[in-house]
Amino acid sequence: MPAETAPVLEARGLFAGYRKVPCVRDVSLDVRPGEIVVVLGPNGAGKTTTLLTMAGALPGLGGEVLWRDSPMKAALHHRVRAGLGVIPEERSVISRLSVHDNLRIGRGPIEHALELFPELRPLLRRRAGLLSGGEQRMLLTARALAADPAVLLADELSLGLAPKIVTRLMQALRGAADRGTGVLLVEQHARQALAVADRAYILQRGSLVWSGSADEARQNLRRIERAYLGQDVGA
Ligand SMILES: Nc1ncnc2c1ncn2[C@@H]1O[C@H](COP(=O)(O)OP(=O)(O)OP(=O)(O)O)[C@@H](O)[C@H]1O
Repeated sequence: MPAETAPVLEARGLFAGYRKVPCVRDVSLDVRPGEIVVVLGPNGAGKTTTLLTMAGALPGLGGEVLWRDSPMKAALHHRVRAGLGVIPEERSVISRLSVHDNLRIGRGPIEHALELFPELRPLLRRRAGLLSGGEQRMLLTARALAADPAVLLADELSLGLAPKIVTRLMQALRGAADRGTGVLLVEQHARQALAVADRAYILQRGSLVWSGSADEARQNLRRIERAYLGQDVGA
């Protein structure tokens, strides 16, 4: 992991929330090219709010978001053009369009998307709304990664999916990071995200309570799950 490179996206003392009430307080975190950073935390910790604010989809309430060291003020679509990819938590395929047409509205070449996820090739003519949850997540991930984004923000990519598909998606993120994308991944379930991540942050009730290398997090996973994630995984 190229730890010496400068962050491509950074939150500095960020306050974020809804209707001027912060539910994320004083959060500082950064993503560098070529690394996967995972933000963990229990339900309601503020992970999605942090991600949406860093994406520019929600206005910040204090602190700043920096894009390559400059305050990021442009609208979300300008940020996307500048190299920001976002996979939001809710399913955002266009159900009535085919897989092919969903890929076509992305910013990257369809062929590149299909090289990343050959599983989608036989599904190209199917309406996206008929895909399984896992296939829809593959479609969204393929579409986002085909554009070779400088930064990819992904929210709960693994939500409700079988472990095999989660592993497949995580490997695709790892591949993108190895090609230079900085990946910020929000996850409630730590294990599979940490398997591919370089660094981790833990949010609890809107504040950062832990940060470190993914190695360190993997080595202390049970303690972290019990202490911070509200998951008693047994002895
Ligand atoms: N649109 C909204 N309007 C008002 N409050 C919201 C809104 N979305 C989320 N919240 C509140 O903000 C807080 C943080 O929510 P957020 O979705 O960021 O947490 P999270 O860590 O992503 O949780 P989860 O894993 O359940 O998605 C919660 O108290 C939540 O109820």
